[in-house]
Amino acid sequence: MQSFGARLAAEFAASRHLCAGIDPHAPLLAEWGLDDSAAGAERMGRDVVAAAAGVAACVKPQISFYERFGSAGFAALERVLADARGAGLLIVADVKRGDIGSTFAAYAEAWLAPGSPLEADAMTVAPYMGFDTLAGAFPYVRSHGKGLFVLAATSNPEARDVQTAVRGDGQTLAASMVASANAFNTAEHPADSVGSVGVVLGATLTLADFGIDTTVRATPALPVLAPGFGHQGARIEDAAEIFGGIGHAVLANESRSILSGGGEGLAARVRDRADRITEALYGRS
Ligand SMILES: O=c1ccn([C@@H]2O[C@H](COP(=O)(O)O)[C@@H](O)[C@H]2O)c(=O)[nH]1
Repeated sequence: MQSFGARLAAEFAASRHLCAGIDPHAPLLAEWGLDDSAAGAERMGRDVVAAAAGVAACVKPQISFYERFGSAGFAALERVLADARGAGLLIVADVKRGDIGSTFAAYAEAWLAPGSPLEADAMTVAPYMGFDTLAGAFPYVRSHGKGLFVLAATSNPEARDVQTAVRGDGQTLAASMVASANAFNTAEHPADSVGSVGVVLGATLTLADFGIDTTVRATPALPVLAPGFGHQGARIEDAAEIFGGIGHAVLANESRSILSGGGEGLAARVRDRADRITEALYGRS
């Protein structure tokens, strides 16, 4: 069983760093001529998967947009996930789960257990009940090729107060999440590999303000899921400057900026963003 980090490394080796967001907002569904319903969200999700296959490293369904339709939304999402698996795309379920350890373990089972109806390759997790509450996901990471993206420095402005707060040991909360993810990867993976536990770092931020040193290249490499490009204002062309020495393991997410403009032209927009992130990180497309 390949680790999630090894599967990410294969995407990076193919110069694929785009994470295509699947966020069926009601106004976007209207723009696409789709109903604001589970069926509409399913259509949009499956179209994004088709456009991203072979072009993006992963897709990131934002679960809230399916959850709002209850059981019909989850059934629609299951079909989107099945398409993505069939297309060979990595799936990052953006669920931002966190709870006491025993409850979190059930979330991990829902999103990471092989054969689960909602099985993804990785999930976003909220560590602010304590990094160790995430331990229930580690068996899936160790033995089933799954990954985690831990919220460290998020792209939204409201998070700054919490995530820049300084702990007793002098680390910001954001930096401590980066350190914990690195510690897990160091213990589990060879130094020259890509880790399976990554972090979420917003592309909208000056990471130094959060106590995060982007000049230090972690070994194993630390995967970075980077939302904030496009609609939230960060420019994909600036990715190398924003992420510096950790840019080689960045997954650049764009959601609304790819989805805006209707279903026609979607494939061209996905290709354009994929080329632009490759150009930004490697100086070529
Ligand atoms: O810090 C974070 C963590 C997650 N997100 C999610 O990413 C997408 C961004 O959508 P855009 O339309 O490209 O702005 C969305 O699903 C967020 O929930 C984030 O923005 N910031």
